Amino acid sequence: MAGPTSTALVLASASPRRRELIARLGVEPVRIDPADIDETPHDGELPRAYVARMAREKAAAVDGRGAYVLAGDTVVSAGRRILPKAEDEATARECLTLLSGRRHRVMSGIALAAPDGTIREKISETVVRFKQLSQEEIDAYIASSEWDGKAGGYAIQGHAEALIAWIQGSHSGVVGLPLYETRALLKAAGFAIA
Ligand SMILES: Cc1cn([C@H]2C[C@H](O)[C@@H](COP(=O)(O)OP(=O)(O)OP(=O)(O)O)O2)c(=O)[nH]c1=O
Repeated sequence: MAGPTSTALVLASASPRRRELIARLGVEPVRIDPADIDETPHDGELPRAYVARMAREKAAAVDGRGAYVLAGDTVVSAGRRILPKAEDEATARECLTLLSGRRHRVMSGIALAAPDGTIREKISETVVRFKQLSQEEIDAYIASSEWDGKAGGYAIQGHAEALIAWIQGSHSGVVGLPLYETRALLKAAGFAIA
């Protein structure tokens, strides 16, 4: 799709990580316009379906005014359970205790609304395993505050990576915007990108 709007992108996200990651694709959003939507999971909704729906709803909620709109959503899941976004110490501690020594999944949904209103989406899935965490390690991580506002109570882009024994999938997807999938989505939708 050619035209004057084909390189203009609105980032529908309040996340500074998503802004940094999109910059690595050489894309500078014309506007940052976080979507304000209800993020409550439906009864029995599985993590994959949930992140796809969240990304789609965020992209649809923002008026691109002729530009593309990109949105994302990241969840950490253990089994069928979606872990909360840690907003306090007790929640972060519960998440780390649950994640200690076992594999979990991080799913990042991304959705792109084209200027014609068409919405495309992709999901990135990464498996992560923390080492068995001692009480001292959990205490030290809690003291760092790096868990604040993060899905599943940790941020791989900080000290937590030193506690992660193994990862399979997309590092940028865990941080919040899977670069491989994002580039592919932009290209498929006709956005001018290298
Ligand atoms: C697991 C993990 C999550 N996170 C972050 C990414 C997301 O910002 C956050 C998950 O919350 P999201 O709801 O995906 O995003 P957000 O509320 O921060 O921003 P917006 O909805 O406006 O786009 O957790 C990390 O930064 N590092 C990690 O390792």
